[in-house]
Amino acid sequence: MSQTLPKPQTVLTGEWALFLDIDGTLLEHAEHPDAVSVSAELRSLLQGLDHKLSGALAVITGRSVAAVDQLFHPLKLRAAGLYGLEHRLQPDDDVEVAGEPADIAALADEIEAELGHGQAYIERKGRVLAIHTRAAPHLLPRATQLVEQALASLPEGYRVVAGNAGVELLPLEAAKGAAIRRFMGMAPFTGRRPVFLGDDTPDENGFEAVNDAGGISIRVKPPAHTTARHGLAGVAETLAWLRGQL
Ligand SMILES: O=P(O)(O)OC[C@H]1O[C@H](O[C@H]2O[C@H](CO)[C@@H](O)[C@H](O)[C@H]2O)[C@H](O)[C@@H](O)[C@@H]1O
Ligand SMILES: [Mg+2]
Repeated sequence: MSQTLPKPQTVLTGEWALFLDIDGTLLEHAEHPDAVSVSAELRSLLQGLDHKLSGALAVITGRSVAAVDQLFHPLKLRAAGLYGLEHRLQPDDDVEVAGEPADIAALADEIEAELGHGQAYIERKGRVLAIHTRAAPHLLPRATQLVEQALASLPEGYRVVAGNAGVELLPLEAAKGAAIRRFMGMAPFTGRRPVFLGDDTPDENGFEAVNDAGGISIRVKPPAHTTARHGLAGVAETLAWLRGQL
């Protein structure tokens, strides 16, 4: 069930820092993670906002930074990927990329063998594993059960999070709130107030961080329960709001 939260009225000036989720916020969901694309208009909108905010703009996403770069090419954004496990604090920085741990690889193979033929898509992101069931919603309960059961045999320090039409297994330290706090400790973000737009369960942790910092939390398509204090109806309204900030 969705709810109506007030639309954000703030005009983003130089005292603000802008943090953006990607899927479901800037891009409408598609059947498969690789089926989304970024328009030239969206690229130029983000470039314009980045310029207006003197670089205090970052994407905070469950995708890897490499996947972000592929999507937004040739634009290189400041980014936290894999829910903050990866980060690029300055556009030209290198990103440290972790490989897939052996136990996660074994689990991914096992899930692939059971669900991969039934149209679930297993997205292997190194230390994060996502099982997408958008094309086969009946597989979601089994996918969730498999990753939850795996928690018992994995080393401590993993958790299971509901994805959008899927489920993800991720290390405990992967959290959007921590990623936002890391950016806020660095130029050009320091001293500003954060605004975060997101659409999903893993974004709630980011909303909490932003609320604590006296910022503005905005959930796209807000459900009945959210810690976000503002809402936007969908991707189209989000893009219109962002365009209005230029
Ligand atoms: O934090 P986000 O930027 O919102 O990324 C969350 C996940 O997004 C992608 O999956 C979701 O979008 C796909 C494309 O619309 C869709 O097919 C899938 O069902 C959604 O769950 C991405 O593939 C994941 O890696 C991100 O974690
Ligand atoms: Mg999202």
